[in-house]
Amino acid sequence: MIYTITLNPSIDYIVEVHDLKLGGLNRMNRDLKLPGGKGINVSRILNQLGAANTAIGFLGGFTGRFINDKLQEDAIQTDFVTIADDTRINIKLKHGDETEINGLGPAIRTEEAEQLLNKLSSLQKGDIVILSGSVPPSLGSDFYDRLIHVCKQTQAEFVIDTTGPALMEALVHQPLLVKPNHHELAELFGVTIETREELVAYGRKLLEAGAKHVLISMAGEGALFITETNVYHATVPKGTVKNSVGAGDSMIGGFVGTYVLQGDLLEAFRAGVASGSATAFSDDLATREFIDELRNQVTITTL
Ligand SMILES: Nc1ncnc2c1ncn2[C@@H]1O[C@H](COP(=O)(O)OP(=O)(O)OP(=O)(O)O)[C@@H](O)[C@H]1O
Ligand SMILES: O=P(O)(O)OC[C@@]1(O)O[C@H](CO)[C@@H](O)[C@@H]1O
Repeated sequence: MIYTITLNPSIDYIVEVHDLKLGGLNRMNRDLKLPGGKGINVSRILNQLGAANTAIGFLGGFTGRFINDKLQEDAIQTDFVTIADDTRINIKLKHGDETEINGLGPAIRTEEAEQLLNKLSSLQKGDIVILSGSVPPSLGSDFYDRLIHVCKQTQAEFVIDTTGPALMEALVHQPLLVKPNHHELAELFGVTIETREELVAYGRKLLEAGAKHVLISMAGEGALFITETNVYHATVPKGTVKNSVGAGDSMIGGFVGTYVLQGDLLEAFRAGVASGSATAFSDDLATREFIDELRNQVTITTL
């Protein structure tokens, strides 16, 4: 079974304003409320692909109920801890450009955090746990460490999509997959990366530090996949970008879902890229039909 863990879910409130005036009254041209948070996005893509999964994390208040209802409507299996505080609302402002204003996240009580850790004690060998997104400040910065510890104890594999020190510290525990984008990879090592060769070299450092597989996304400029023995490059499909929110999560969902369903790493890479692009070219996250349509527009070469 695949489990996605979203410690800090959100309602993504997508607001379109054509001619934004800071300091003035603006009227929306369009708005949309979506269940969000990185792990939840991964679950929604896994669900599109028909990969059985359970979305776990913390949900509370009217915002939490909205998210839960939306996931139920899509028949996504959930097992969230109900918290006393309200789940956050993240604003995604489209004004020609995309400006994001993400909430810090709710207060999580100690007993609520313990409930989540207890849920994971039934993990078993063969399970894959996807840890994605920010950690609400009240949980403490070591919470991913605690979750990884449970994964190791139960012999479940884990995928981690985070940045900075939390990602570096996770590597020693041998994540099945990490997926920095090219900017995050450069920041991680405090360097400027100019060439593909440099990207590969820094990607390999993540493998050397413990990651089993490394995906490096470069938005519209392709993606790299690094394994112990090979380095692959994928082209991305061409299209009009409508929304980049969730493209990275879709890539992880497409990769892990296809890996579990087909057991083939290159098909997983192809599906990951197709899923990321299908989301980038959609208002909401990608649909199965669109992902399938884009799969054969992805060309993979061995470097
Ligand atoms: N302009 C684009 N054209 C085609 N595909 C895109 C574009 N932007 C993103 N994608 C697709 O989405 C994948 C992930 O994109 P990106 O590198 O922006 O990840 P990210 O920074 O983690 O995303 P996010 O915006 O969700 O944080 C890419 O590998 C690609 O498949
Ligand atoms: O604040 P975090 O947890 O880092 O990111 C949260 C978020 O921006 O990530 C998703 C897109 O990847 C959105 O659904 C959500 O609003």
